[in-house]
Amino acid sequence: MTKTYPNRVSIFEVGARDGLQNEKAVTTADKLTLIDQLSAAGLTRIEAGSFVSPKWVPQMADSGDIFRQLSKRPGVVYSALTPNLKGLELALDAGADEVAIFGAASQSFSQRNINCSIEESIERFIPVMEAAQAKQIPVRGYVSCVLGCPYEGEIQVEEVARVAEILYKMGCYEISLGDTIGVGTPLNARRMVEAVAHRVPVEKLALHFHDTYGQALANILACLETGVSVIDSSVAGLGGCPYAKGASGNLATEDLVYMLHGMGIETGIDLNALIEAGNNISQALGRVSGAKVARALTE
Ligand SMILES: CC(C)(COP(=O)([O-])OP(=O)([O-])OC[C@H]1O[C@@H](n2cnc3c(N)ncnc32)[C@H](O)[C@@H]1OP(=O)([O-])[O-])[C@@H](O)C(=O)NCCC(=O)NCCSC(=O)C[C@@](C)(O)CC(=O)[O-]
Repeated sequence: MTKTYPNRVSIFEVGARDGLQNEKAVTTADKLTLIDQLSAAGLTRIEAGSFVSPKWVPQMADSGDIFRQLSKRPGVVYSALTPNLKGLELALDAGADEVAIFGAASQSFSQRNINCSIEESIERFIPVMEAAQAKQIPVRGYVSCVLGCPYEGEIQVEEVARVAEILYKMGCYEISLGDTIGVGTPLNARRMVEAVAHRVPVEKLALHFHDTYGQALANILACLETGVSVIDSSVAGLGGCPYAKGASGNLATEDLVYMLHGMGIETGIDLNALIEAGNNISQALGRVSGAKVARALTE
């Protein structure tokens, strides 16, 4: 059976945000170096920080400094998470090009992550969307727990599709589907994307898969067959969510790029430069890179 894959995949790099939101021992200077090296490696969509409560996630408290100090490379979009109007105002003030609202398909995760129910979060996102649109700032939408929840276990695909559609209709230009704890396997990942694609055009979907169970690449391959062509990943496999116990790193960007290039799919990314960026931040964190490809190709 012949499978059809896209000619090009757009990679949305979340290492500096999702990757570092759990890391205590990383300086603002290290983050800035990482962001600069990622853009030099050819990444054009970089999530550089999040404007959330510093009491909830102190590791992201320097996001304002990051956005003010990063040297913007032409053609690169620097994005930030903004859970509410206060976050949006801080992000715009610091110079973010784009923002993201983040909801969930699980009530328990929503409550623990952003301290409100799914419906309350949607109410909270409306003014964020309106204010961003007034400033012509694109808004991305995340749906967490699309293949399972650390508190509720199995999540119904209908609920994932429902929340994704609400965010899309609200005005999100793209919906990123998060397997927050990496529990998905290829066939259920694919079924989930197909269900969401009935309500949100498949070209508006992105995949955000954590690699906790080593399934992320296989899941992505299965989902690429549905027509999705945007994938979130994290350099060196950094990451985890402070409100999702067991959520290890995201899929490593190096491993993703290696697979895509091996399939003849373009990304615009220089793999060697990316590996160097990943090795540098791993060294700053005092560990070896979590990317298998980086370990294989590093002398
Ligand atoms: C949403 C809130 C703020 C609600 O938290 P809350 O306590 O309900 O908020 P509040 O409105 O009552 O405010 C409480 C305090 O926080 C301040 N505050 C309020 N908002 C902000 C803000 N934007 N920036 C800075 N400060 C803020 C506010 O000013 C106040 O300060 P105080 O008066 O106590 O000094 C909180 O729950 C929060 O910050 N949560 C963020 C949690 C988080 O960042 N989680 C990780 C990201 S999500 C993720 O990783 C999943 C994803 C996206 O990667 C996809 C996937 O993998 O599935």
